Amino acid sequence: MVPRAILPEGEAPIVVKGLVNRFGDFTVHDGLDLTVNSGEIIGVVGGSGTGKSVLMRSIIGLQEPKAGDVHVLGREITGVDPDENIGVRCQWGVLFQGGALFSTLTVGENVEVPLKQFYPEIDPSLRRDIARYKVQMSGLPEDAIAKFPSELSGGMKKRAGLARALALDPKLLFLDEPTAGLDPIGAAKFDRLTKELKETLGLTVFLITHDLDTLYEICDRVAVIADKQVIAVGTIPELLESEHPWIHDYFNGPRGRAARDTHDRGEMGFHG
Ligand SMILES: Nc1ncnc2c1ncn2[C@@H]1O[C@H](COP(=O)(O)OP(=O)(O)OP(=O)(O)O)[C@@H](O)[C@H]1O
Repeated sequence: MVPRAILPEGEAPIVVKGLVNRFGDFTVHDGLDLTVNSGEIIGVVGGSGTGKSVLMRSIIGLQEPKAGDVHVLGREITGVDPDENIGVRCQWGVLFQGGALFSTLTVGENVEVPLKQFYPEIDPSLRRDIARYKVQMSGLPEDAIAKFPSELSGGMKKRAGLARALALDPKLLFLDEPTAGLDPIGAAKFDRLTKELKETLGLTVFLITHDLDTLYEICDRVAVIADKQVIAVGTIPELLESEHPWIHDYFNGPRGRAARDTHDRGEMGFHG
């Protein structure tokens, strides 16, 4: 059995300090700091190519930064062999852009992959039961478990990816643009599911998004990446006070205003 890392009392579950990421001559992050608090949904926004996905990859150990420290659940991630961090890695679930499902496996088999990887001792029939439960939790119909990714709609693929991300009962959930490509009703339902899961499972959620409705509806705080750093972190009312041009234009442009109006009128699909 994998010994699961336990967050030391009073520590934040994700702490990034002085992060530097560079590809050739191109610097993506230059001294980026970010602290994610327990039990919050933090929305991560920024223009295209500002390094949101690279930040997520650095936090989950898929990108080795040039400098800086990343601590997850109190454990150092940067420069540490992934095998040594197995007790942390089994505590996060990741929904990559597009779902990243294995195309030759059914939905159920996809969900079983992390269970097999981290808990090979689990009995196959129990593993199948756990996978079925996670598929249900993700709001997929029961028959989806036997389907291949090619047989699923875009929204169903995201839910299947979410089911796999939840397979190990994680404390942390990473979502990379979960509502991209979904119609507005599907996106609102996915947002509601994310919020419900956060509340019922006590998750901390790191959510990369371009979707202003998502920010307004479910994010406790928003971190803004620009100029190779996190230039601001706060609630939306706090960010609305910002004079930084990108933040100002983002929240006060036509889409930002539309999302705010919709939120103020309580019109998003949070009613069933
Ligand atoms: N493995 C890599 N090799 C070279 N360049 C990379 C690599 N990964 C990312 N980059 C570059 O780093 C920059 C940041 O990429 P990233 O995917 O993090 O952006 P993003 O903010 O998530 O963008 P988007 O909102 O468009 O998804 C981009 O210019 C990208 O081309």
